[in-house]
Amino acid sequence: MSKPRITVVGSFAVGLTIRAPNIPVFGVTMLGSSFDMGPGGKGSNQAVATARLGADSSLVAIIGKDQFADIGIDLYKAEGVDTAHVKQITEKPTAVGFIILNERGENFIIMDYGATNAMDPAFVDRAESRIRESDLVMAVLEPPVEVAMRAMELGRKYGKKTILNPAPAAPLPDEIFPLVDFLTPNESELRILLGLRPDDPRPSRELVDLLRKRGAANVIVTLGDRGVLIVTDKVDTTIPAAVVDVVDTTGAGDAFNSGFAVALAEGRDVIEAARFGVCCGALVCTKLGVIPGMARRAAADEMYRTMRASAAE
Ligand SMILES: Nc1ncnc2c1ncn2[C@@H]1O[C@H](COP(=O)(O)OP(=O)(O)OP(=O)(O)O)[C@@H](O)[C@H]1O
Repeated sequence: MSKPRITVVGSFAVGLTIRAPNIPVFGVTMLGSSFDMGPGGKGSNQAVATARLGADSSLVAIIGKDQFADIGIDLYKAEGVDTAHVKQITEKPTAVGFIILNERGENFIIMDYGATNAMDPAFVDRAESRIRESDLVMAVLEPPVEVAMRAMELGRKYGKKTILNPAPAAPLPDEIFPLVDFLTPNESELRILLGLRPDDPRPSRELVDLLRKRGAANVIVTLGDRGVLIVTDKVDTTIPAAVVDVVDTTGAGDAFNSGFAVALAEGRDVIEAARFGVCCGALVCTKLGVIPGMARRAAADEMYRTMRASAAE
């Protein structure tokens, strides 16, 4: 089988993480430990993860021309991600996230999207020929919403499969929904998309109906360690999460979306594609860090075979 071609319209950011006994208060200098710096950004994570799963994967993003940008470029070279549509600009810095983790594992994050904010629909248009040659287009909401909108429009124009991972959640214009084959929020993103509080107590299944009334045809809600909820005209089901020894759940959403996208681009149906995504979501939880945890194809295939066999019993 030839490699599925996937185009991810998203972002790259460097995460700067430091552990501290507490979240600092104004005016106090605190001693931290275990400083760590590494590549992130949802679009970037998904481009790497889909490439690792065997896709011909291309990232559409804008980064700075600085040392942080080099971290991304080196990563794409090592992982075989196509960078023909990764543009470097000098006017804005590469996106960064400052993350403070306290002893309870709670975090405090400040992001500067930097060069990612320079993305606009015209920039996505420059990737039109790549989208025309792709099997599937996936977008996230770190770049401005109009960017995701154009990615979905171009995907639709050429009859490609389209996935919108609405993360981080932002208000969406209703016109985007008919362009999206699969909308893949997590539970809090689902609520924010509906203008609700992230902790609204209503069951997610009930809220999916509200989103579908707004025009979202096929919705897959990731439910953390409870798996995924799939609602389409023909399917209304939950696939349980795979049981693994969890080390770090960061990046589970990116891993799920990547596995789902690759399987869908290969022609699997929504349930089997989601099952493959669930395996990738579980595998990333077994390692510390997002990029180190993104599954290789053989490991994802092995877990998928086991899950499929037990689902058939
Ligand atoms: N503890 C876990 N054990 C097994 N699988 C998990 C676990 N947490 C997440 N997953 C898998 O990964 C998928 C995505 O996870 P989740 O719903 O937490 O996404 P998310 O909130 O977007 O994650 P993040 O923001 O950390 O990337 C889930 O649907 C599930 O299949």
